[in-house]
Amino acid sequence: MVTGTVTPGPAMLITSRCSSQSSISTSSCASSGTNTAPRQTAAAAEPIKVLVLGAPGVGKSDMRYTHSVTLDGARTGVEILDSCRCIATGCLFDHLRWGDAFLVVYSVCERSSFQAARGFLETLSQEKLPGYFTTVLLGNKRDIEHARQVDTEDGHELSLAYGCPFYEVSAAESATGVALAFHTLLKEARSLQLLKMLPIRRRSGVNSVSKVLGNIFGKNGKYKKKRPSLSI
Ligand SMILES: Nc1nc2c(ncn2[C@@H]2O[C@H](COP(=O)(O)OP(=O)(O)OP(=O)(O)O)[C@@H](O)[C@H]2O)c(=O)[nH]1
Repeated sequence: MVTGTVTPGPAMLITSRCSSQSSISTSSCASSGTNTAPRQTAAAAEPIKVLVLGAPGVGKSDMRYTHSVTLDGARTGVEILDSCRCIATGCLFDHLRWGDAFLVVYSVCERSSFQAARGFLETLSQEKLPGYFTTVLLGNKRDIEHARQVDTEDGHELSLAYGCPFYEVSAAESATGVALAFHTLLKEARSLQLLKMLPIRRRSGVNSVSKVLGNIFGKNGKYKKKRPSLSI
């Protein structure tokens, strides 16, 4: 079972990285920034690299997280990068290559941000497939119901079209929804990370999905499918 905790940070911890340099800073895109993010201690796995994507003003920077989570009882580093204004500065494609988990955010009060989210999902599938990556779609500002321009159903349909989980939240009202969405993203990213680490080695005797399942659930040898016989 996967257990995890995601702790909203007390301060702005979404990082910005405006070029493909290796240093991660807590600075904004405009400044050069020093590397003030907590260094990853000797963790077993690579940190999960999360890119937060969304049109300006959707509330991305209200989503703050510490840079470490516990998944499966193990501490896992997380690097979070706000796409910020990097679409304009041209770093977006570097960032897409950098990330392995993507939080695509729109505002339910702004139709154009929803279209932008659709664009990000499309770009992601063009840039990242057939590689491993994971995405969660997040509709923010659900607290401003009277100004809603995007139905919940629209968000749901979009998520189905791109095969990703979908949440509607209010980052301003409560951190819980955002934390839940983030946790979903990290769990999936961690599973993909483990999958990628598996050695690709063909072992004789285990050569089909059903055989592997049979081994796991102990059916091999106990259940023999009888083929219908036409002989009389
Ligand atoms: N009502 C409401 N306002 C929110 C919510 N989340 C963020 N905001 C507000 O929306 C405005 C924009 O939020 P930001 O976090 O600056 O948005 P951003 O996506 O980081 O914008 P850029 O930095 O321009 O990319 C701020 O005034 C936030 O306080 C929310 O859930 N509900």
